Amino acid sequence: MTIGTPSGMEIKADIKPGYEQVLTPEALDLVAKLSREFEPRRQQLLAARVERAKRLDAGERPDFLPETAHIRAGDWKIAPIPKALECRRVEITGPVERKMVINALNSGADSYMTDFEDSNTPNWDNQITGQLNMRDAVRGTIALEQGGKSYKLNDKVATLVVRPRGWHLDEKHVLVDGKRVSGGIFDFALFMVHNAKEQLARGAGPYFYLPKMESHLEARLWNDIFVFTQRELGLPQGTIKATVLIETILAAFEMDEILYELREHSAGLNAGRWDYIFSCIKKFKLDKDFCLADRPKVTMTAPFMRAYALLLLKTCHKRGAPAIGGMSALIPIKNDPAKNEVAMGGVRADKSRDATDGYDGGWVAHPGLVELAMTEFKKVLGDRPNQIDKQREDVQVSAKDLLDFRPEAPITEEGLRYNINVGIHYLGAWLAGNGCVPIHNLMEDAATAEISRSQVWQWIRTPKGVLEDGRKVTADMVRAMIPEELAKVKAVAANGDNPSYVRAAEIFEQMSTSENFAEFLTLPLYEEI
Ligand SMILES: CC(=O)SCCNC(=O)CCNC(=O)[C@H](O)C(C)(C)COP(=O)(O)OP(=O)(O)OC[C@H]1O[C@@H](n2cnc3c(N)ncnc32)[C@H](O)[C@@H]1OP(=O)(O)O
Ligand SMILES: O=CC(=O)O
Repeated sequence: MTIGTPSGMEIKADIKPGYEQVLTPEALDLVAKLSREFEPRRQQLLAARVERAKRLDAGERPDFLPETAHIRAGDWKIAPIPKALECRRVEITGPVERKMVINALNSGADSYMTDFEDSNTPNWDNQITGQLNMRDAVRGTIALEQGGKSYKLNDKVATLVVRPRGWHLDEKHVLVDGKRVSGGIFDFALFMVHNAKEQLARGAGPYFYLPKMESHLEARLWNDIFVFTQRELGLPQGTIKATVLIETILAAFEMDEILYELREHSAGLNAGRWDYIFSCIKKFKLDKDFCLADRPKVTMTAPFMRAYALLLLKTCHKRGAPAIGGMSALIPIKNDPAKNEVAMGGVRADKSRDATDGYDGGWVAHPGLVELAMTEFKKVLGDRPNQIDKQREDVQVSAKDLLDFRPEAPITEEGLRYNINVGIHYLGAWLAGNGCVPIHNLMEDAATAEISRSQVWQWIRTPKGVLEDGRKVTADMVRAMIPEELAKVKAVAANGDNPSYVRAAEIFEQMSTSENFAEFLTLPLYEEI
C-alpha cells in the first residue's frame, strides 16, 4: 500500500497492512523535522569519531578532558528522577518482538529495556512491527496467540524503557532530501509521537536507553533532540528521561560530562560491559602492547573492567543518578541441572558484586533470572528502592586504571575457535532476522559477537596474538578453521541449513582477515538485508 509522506521524504520499503498505523503523517513529520535539524550534527560527530580513531591508531591515549575539568569539579546533580524510575533493581532486556515484549513486561522485573538495537536485527519489518508492539504495550492491549498459548499483560508490569539504535546506524528505507535518516532518530520519533502522552497519562513517561556514545557532545545531540521534540509535541521540558550506556572506552573518560549534558533528562548510567570490551579492542587494535586473553577470561573482575565499573558507580551517585549494572551473558540451561546451577551461580555472583558495590540495579537477559537477581539486590537494599545515597568517595580511579588491560593470557586454540564459531553463528542468525540467540548456553547479541570477531582480527595482527602452545594466530589459520566451525554451527543452529550461515562464514572471513577493520559488524550486514 502507499502512504502520504512529508515533502522531501521517500520511503523505500514495503508498507504492509497495519504499518500505516505507526507511519502516520505526524510521526513522519517529526522524523523529517528532526533529520533536517540534526542530521548534519550526527554526521559531524561520526566524522569526529573517525578522526579520533586515527589519532588512537597513531598511539594517542585517552585521558580526562582538561576543557571540562570545571564540570567534573562542579557541585551539581541531575534533575530528580520520576517515581516510575526510582526502583530499578532488576531490568530485563530483550528484542522488541511481540511475545518477548509481553513476557518481559510480565517477568516481575522492575523495568524492561526493549531493544531496537543490539538484540534486534534492524530489518524494516522488525523495526515497524516493534513500533506496533510498543504502541500496544503502552496501552496495555498487547496480546498474542502462539503455539497454543495465549499471551496478555498482567495487572502489574515492568516500567518500559526503549533503546533506539546508536548514532552509527541509518534507517536506509527512509530518506529525507535524498539522504538516509538516522536509525536512532527514526526509532525515537515514532515512539515519542505514538506513546509519550499515553505513558504520561498512565503515570510513567517516555524513557530511553542511549547506546554506544563516545563523547559528551554525542550526549548533547540527544539532549537537543529531546528539547526540540518536547517542544514539537507540547510536552513539558524534562519529560523525557534517558539512561546512557557507558559502553565505549572514550565515554568512560566523560561520564560526568555526559550526565551534565543530559542533566534535565538523565536517568543515570548503565555499565554496558560487552560493548565496552569491544570498544577497547577496537580503539587499541593497532597498539602492539594491547592484547586481551580468550573472551571468557575477560570478566568484570579484570583490572580495567573493575576500574570502569567502580568509576561509573561513584560518578552516578555523586550526581544523584542511578547506576545500573550490566548484563551477565549467562542464561538458564535447559535439561542439564548441574550446568544450570553453575550458570545461576554465575549470575548470582555478578548481581551480588554489583549490589554490594553500590549499584542500584542490574540487567538480566531472561525471565528465568529475574527472581534470582532480585534476591541479590534485595539482600543489600532491603526495602529501599535504590542506594543512590551510597557515595563511593573511597573509590579512586585514574586514567591508568581504566587503561590497565589485563588479562593478556591465555589465548588458546579453543578460544580462537570459540570466537570463530560464535561469530559465524551470530552473523548467520542476524542475517536470518534474529538479533539475539543462545550459543553455547550464553546470550549472544551484536555486542558480544563484536568481541569475538574483533579479537580474531586483532590476534592475527598483534605480535602478542600467540596461542598458548606457541603458534602465532594467522589469517591462514583462521581461514582453515572457518569451514570446520561453519559445519559445527550448521549442525546446531536453529534452521542451520539456512544459506545465511554460509554467507555469514564468508563475511566473517572477510571481516577478520581484511586489512581494514569494520567499525561495526552491523554496518556491512545491514547492507545485506
Ligand atoms: C550486551 C547487550 O546489549 S545486552 C541486551 C541485549 N540482549 C538481550 O536483551 C538478551 C535478550 N534475551 C534473549 O533474547 C533470549 O533470552 C535468548 C536468545 C538469550 C535465549 O532465548 P531462548 O533460548 O529462546 O530462551 P528460552 O527458550 O529459555 O525462553 C523461554 C521463554 O522465555 C522467553 N524469554 C526468553 N528471554 C526473554 C527475554 N529476554 N524477554 C522476554 N521473554 C524472554 C521466551 O520467549 C520463552 O517464552 P515462552 O515460554 O512463552 O515461549
Ligand atoms: O549493551 C550492553 C553491553 O553490555 O554491551
